[in-house]
This record gives sequence, structure tokens and C-alpha cells, in this order.
Amino acid sequence: MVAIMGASGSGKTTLLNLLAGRLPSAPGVTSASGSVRVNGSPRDGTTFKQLAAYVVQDSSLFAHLTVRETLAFSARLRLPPSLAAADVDARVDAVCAELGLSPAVSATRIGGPFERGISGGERKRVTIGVELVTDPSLLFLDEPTTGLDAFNALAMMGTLRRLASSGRSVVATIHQPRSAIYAMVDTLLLLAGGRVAYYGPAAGAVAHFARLGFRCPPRFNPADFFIDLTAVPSAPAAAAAAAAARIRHLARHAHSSRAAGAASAVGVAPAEGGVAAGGGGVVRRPAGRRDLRGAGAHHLSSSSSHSSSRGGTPGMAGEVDKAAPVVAGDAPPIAGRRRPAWPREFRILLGRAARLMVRERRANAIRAFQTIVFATVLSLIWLNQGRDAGVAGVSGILFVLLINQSMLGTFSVIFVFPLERAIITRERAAGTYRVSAYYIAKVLSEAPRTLLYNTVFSVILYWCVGLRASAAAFLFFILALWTTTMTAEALALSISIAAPSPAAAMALSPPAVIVSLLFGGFFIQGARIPDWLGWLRWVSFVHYAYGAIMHNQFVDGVGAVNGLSRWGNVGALAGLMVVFRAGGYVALRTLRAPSFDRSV
Ligand SMILES: Nc1ncnc2c1ncn2[C@@H]1O[C@H](COP(=O)(O)OP(=O)(O)OP(=O)(O)O)[C@@H](O)[C@H]1O
Repeated sequence: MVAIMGASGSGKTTLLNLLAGRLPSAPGVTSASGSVRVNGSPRDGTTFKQLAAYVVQDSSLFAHLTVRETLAFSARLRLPPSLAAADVDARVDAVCAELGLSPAVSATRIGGPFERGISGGERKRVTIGVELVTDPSLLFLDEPTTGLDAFNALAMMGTLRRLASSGRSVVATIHQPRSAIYAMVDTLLLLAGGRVAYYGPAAGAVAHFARLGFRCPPRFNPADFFIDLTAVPSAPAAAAAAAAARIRHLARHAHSSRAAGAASAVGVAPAEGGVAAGGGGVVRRPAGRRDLRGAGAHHLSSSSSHSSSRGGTPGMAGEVDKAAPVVAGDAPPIAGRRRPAWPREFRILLGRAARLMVRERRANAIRAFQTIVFATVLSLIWLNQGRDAGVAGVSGILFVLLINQSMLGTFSVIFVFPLERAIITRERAAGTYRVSAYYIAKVLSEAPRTLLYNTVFSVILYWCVGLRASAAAFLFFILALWTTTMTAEALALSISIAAPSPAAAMALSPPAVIVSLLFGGFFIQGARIPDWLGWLRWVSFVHYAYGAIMHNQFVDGVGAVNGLSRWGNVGALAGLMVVFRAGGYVALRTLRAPSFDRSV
């Protein structure tokens, strides 16, 4: 168990990301150089992905799935498809047991800001569990204890300690560990201003710094002492300069502990002061450990540097380490771990999306309420007007219906998708599935629900208002409203994906819909639109929707919106929906693709 510690801004997360292959690429802003070796060989992306897991700090999970379901979906998506369902279940049970998630907790929904669920500590465990289902032998964690109270932080570290003792290598950045936590750590990697200030057995660090002239006061938490030692105050200037000089001094003498780092990694009892001889860096897993993949060995070593032109902390030299093994563990490249085929991935994701949709009781109830109340109120306002109001009156009614459906479709996406976006970002970074399988599953799973709402809406409204009395016209009306709502959803989803933030998506979506409404054919008649804006009519989905339901109502072509038939209009509307969907997919593939610095 390796703890990466250091004051805020010392480069802990950067080093962890670099080792894990998850350093966000920012060309021109940051650059990394050097090499990361696994078992002495250059890191191979594919093998490394199967070997190592990365647990992100923020635990975004689906609120409506239970703990067990969350782990099971992750397992089914990531484990070889050849594995029997019972084995997948066994794997999930094993992960729950390893993480101390009791059966009662496993059966509880995760919960979120609006639903009660599991505790913060349990959430963190589930986030680890999601990665642990593949049985990685190398686990990277970014601040696993942050946000937990002292008791839960200790319990979390106890869990990580157990994972390490069972033969996994655990590398975690840790903020402010209490002394009981510090005592659990095997190897300390202390960073100061982007440099290594100490790398060796945690137990030898106090003696090492004492030899350099920095004594940890008796009965003082060594972890606190190290942070104080390596922190650079921003003011006053004299203190900052003194700290920078101290860090240079520590970094110059840090190498003496490196051999000991290797020694601790191979399980040699660390020598006092961290000057033990050692090299190599291979730890055998204790015999008998359940392993899906058989036997083998690896270790990871790093020699890399990272520099930042964003300023960073004073004194950062970019020198991190030279060829000292950082972690050791026993993990074979996973023989035969193939990802599920596309159809299987799609089925699993469709199942997940459908389950989530049914579980969103509150959102479903609100939408059902909205649908029924709107349909009833509008029916009362326009009772029988379909028969009496004439073309002008009825066209107004039809257009208001389209405004209603477009707005509902838009808002049902822009308030909900941001929560999901964080989850899929995490899942994609871990290579959990193909984006196309996710996207198509999501889109298809939503269609029946939208159809249901539109049917209920139409059943109430169509006959009360007295629109054209024909079963075929009624069914076409439902089809047109359904396609309209789905197209609005498609537009809003593409915007939500392409927008840099949820706030931006919320700002951009209503104008996009309003422009579609303005050019929908009711407010501005075709002839009055200036030529240079005329094309907007053809990308306005409302234009086709309006054309479709007007044609459906007035068979004789009265009030025709464009030259297309009702089926032509619905077809064009569906075409536009496909274009919006494709746009969302492309944005997801390009703008939202996780991109990591692969230069080391
Ligand atoms: N070796 C390095 N050389 C130059 N710049 C670095 C180096 N390591 C990190 N940095 C830069 O220093 C800044 C802080 O790094 P990072 O976020 O990794 O620190 P941290 O210790 O994780 O901080 P915190 O504890 O506050 O999360 C970043 O801008 C990063 O790009």
C-alpha cells in the first residue's frame, strides 16, 4: 500500500494520474515526459487497462440502482462474456464481502440529492467496487478518504489495507491522514512542489527526516509533520523562500530512501532510516487468493516528469523519480478477457436504462400529472372548438399543442441528463462499453415512455376538443405528437452533450426550441421571412410537426404549411430527429471523449 502524500498543490493527483495513465491531456498547457514501466517493460495500454483500475474521487452513481445492481451491471459489462451468470454473481458477492458491504446495504438504492440512500462512506466503497469487479491487481485511488469523517476514513483505509494484504497493490493519494491511518501504509511517497521528498517505507520516514535535521516532535502525527515540512506558504515572501529552499534540500536528499522503497515493495523488512538494499520489486500474492485470471507477476515503475505552465507551486522542478519501482503486485495479463460483443453490451445497457426509467418514480409521476392536468385544462378551454372554431382557430390550438410537447420534451432532458453525463464519463474513461451501444440503448429505452405520455395526452384531448373524427386521423395525431416530443428530446440531448456545462445546456436549449417554434409556420408566414433566414424553416422541427397535424386535420389542403403530405411531414420530422440524434452521438464521441496524455 503506497500513500502519495504532500501539501495541497504538491502534485499528488498529477503523479497518480500519470502512473494510472489518466493524466488529462492538455496540449500546450501541461506536458509529461519520461516513461512508466510495468514489470520493467514499457506500459502497454491494453494490458495495463486490464491490470489496473482507477477509482475517481467523485462518486457519481445512478441513484435508482441498488448497490448490488450497480456492481452487477459493472461486472456484466466488464467481465468476459463466457463467464456464467452464477460466476458473475459470485464475483459481486466477493466484492461486497471485500468492501464490507452487508447484504442490507447491498439491497439499498444508492440514492442521491433527492432520494435517501446509502451513506457517504458506503458510496465510496461502491465506487471502488465498480472497479474491483474485474479483480484488478493494481488499484489507483484519488483521495479515497476525502469527505469522510475520521471514523469512516479509518474504516475505508482498513478496507484498502485488507485489499493490499490480499495481494493487490494499492496506490492512493491521501490528504491529512490521522496517525492510525498513517500506520497502515507500507510505503510513503511524499511530494513537495512536484518533487519527491521521500519515497520509502512509511515506518522509516521519521528517522530519515530526523537525519536531515527535521525532527518530528514526540507524540506528533508524523503525517501532519510531513505536510508541514513540505508545504509552501504563499506569504510572507521570506517564509515562502525558506520553504522552497527546504524543499530543494529534501528533494536532493530524497534519493537515499529510494532503495528502501524497492525493499519495502519486495517485502524485505525495511531497515531503519530507509537505507536497505533492494531492487526488483515483485510481490507474490499469498497463495489461495481467488483470482479469475491465474498466476503471474508485474510491477510498475515510473520515471517521469510533469511540468505545468499554469504556474503551479514554486520550486517545481518536474523531477519525480528515477526508475524506482513504485508498486509491486501479482497480476497476470488477463488471459482471454474479452469485452462483450456489441449486441450483448447493448442488451445490458438497454436493461439498465429501462430499469432506471421505471425506477424514476418521482419524475414519472410528475410527468404523468403534467400530462393529465395539461390535457384536461386544454380540453376544457377548447371544448368542442375543433368542430366550430374554423381553420384559424384550430390552427392556433394545434400550434399551442406543439409548443407544449416541445417544451416538455426539452425540459425532460436538460434537467436530467447532466447527472448521467458524469457517470458515463467515468464509465467511458474505464473503457466499460462502446459509446454506440450506450447511446442507442438510451435513445430506444426512452421512446416507449414518450409514446405512453403522448397517447394519454391525445386520448383525453383529441376527442374533447373535437378534432377530425376518424380513428386513422387520431392514430396519426398520436404518431405526430410522439415524433415531435422525441425530436425535441433529441435536440435537447445533443445540446446537453455538446454544451460544456449543464448551465450552458440550460441556457442554449430554450432558444433552440424557440427558434424552431418561430419558424414553425404559425407565427411568421413563409412569405414574410427574409430570404437569408428562410432556410431556418427547413431545420425547424416544429415546421414539419405543424405541417403534419394541419394536414391531418384539414384533408383538403386548407391551411397547408408546406408542400409535403402529412406522411411527408412526419417523415421529414423523423429525419430531423435522426440528424439530431447523430449530432449528439458525434458530440459524445468527439467533444466528450475522455482524452489522456499518452506520452509516457
Ligand atoms: N512535477 C510537476 N512539475 C510541474 N508542475 C506540476 C508537477 N506536478 C504537478 N504540477 C502542477 O501543479 C498543480 C497542482 O498539482 P496537483 O493538483 O496534482 O496537486 P495535489 O497535490 O493533488 O493538490 P490537492 O491536494 O490540492 O488536490 C497542477 O497545476 C499541476 O499541473
